[in-house]
Amino acid sequence: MAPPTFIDAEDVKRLLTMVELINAIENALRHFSMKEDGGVLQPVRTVLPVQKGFFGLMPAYSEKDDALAAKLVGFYPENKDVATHQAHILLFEPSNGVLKALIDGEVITAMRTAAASAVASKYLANPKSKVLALCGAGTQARSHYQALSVIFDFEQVMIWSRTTTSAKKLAEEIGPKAQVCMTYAEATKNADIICTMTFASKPFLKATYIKRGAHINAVGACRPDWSEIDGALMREAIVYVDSKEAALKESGDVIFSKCEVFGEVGEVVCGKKEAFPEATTVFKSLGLAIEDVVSAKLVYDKYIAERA
Ligand SMILES: NC(=O)C1=CN([C@@H]2O[C@H](COP(=O)(O)OP(=O)(O)OC[C@H]3O[C@@H](n4cnc5c(N)ncnc54)[C@H](O)[C@@H]3O)[C@@H](O)[C@H]2O)C=CC1
Ligand SMILES: O=C(O)C1=NCCCC1
Repeated sequence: MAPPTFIDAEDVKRLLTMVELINAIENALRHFSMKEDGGVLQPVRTVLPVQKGFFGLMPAYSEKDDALAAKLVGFYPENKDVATHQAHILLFEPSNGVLKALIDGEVITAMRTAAASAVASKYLANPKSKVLALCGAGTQARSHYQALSVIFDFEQVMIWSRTTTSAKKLAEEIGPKAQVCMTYAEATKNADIICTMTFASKPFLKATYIKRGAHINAVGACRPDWSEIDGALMREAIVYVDSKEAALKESGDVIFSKCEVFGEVGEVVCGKKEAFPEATTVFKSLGLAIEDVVSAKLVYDKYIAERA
């Protein structure tokens, strides 16, 4: 039997394009929210608190994609010399359980999370959105700028980060439309789309800091005792999630605020739930294993095709 293929971060970067990934993630979110008809099997992930970080086990199967995989992801907010997220994806042959590949998961985690926010924003934000606010200037901020720029034609990108140096670095990469902000309120006040992508454990984004009708992709705060978004804002906005079951177990933003969860983004994609582009909306993202499964399958199929 052939040994499993190893696909590293450089190959993932080379093989995966944001345009095709956004399409794949839109389908994955739709299949996930179709329940039995979607052919997705995915438990809420198991997360172990380990020393200064967390270790997540994320398996899923997609019948429609004929894909079975598990991501193992460590997230260590205090990491300095190595990335805060360490991720690996094991891709299996669904018919017999044989391990086909071990694939770098860091790049996939960065890209598929941003692709999910791009899908949510495509349905929930004002299609003429011109001002993007990035709160946080790390890996997710970079990939979110890239993914959202596939859908929207931004004129201004406002960046706030706890460390101004990282905001300045990102602004230089983005170019003249980027502006470094000293406070999060300055970054968010005129934004059409706001992405919160920090390791904050206490809420910082309040209703008074945003304009009516803004869409928020709330990407950080993936622990039940962490929040990025103020409770009043969560209750005022129309809140969508990737998985209702996961949000009620894992999201401090949802749990603390006791907000109503209006629906899953996948339910909007398949027409079961309405979108309100004029209203203030929040997409509370936690990250789904099925997003990793379809991304890993895309990468693997291309890698094998190159060598055929
Ligand atoms: N929803 C999802 O699917 C996923 C969510 N995430 C989450 O997104 C967030 C960002 O991830 P990455 O960009 O990969 O991390 P990163 O380590 O590259 O960047 C983190 C950013 O948060 C800032 N930060 C750190 N502690 C902070 C605090 N206490 N208050 C305010 N800002 C703080 C840092 O200065 C930096 O700008 C994390 O919370 C991460 O766990 C990450 C992957 C997937
Ligand atoms: O979905 C993921 O992958 C992650 N979600 C929350 C933070 C760690 C990684």
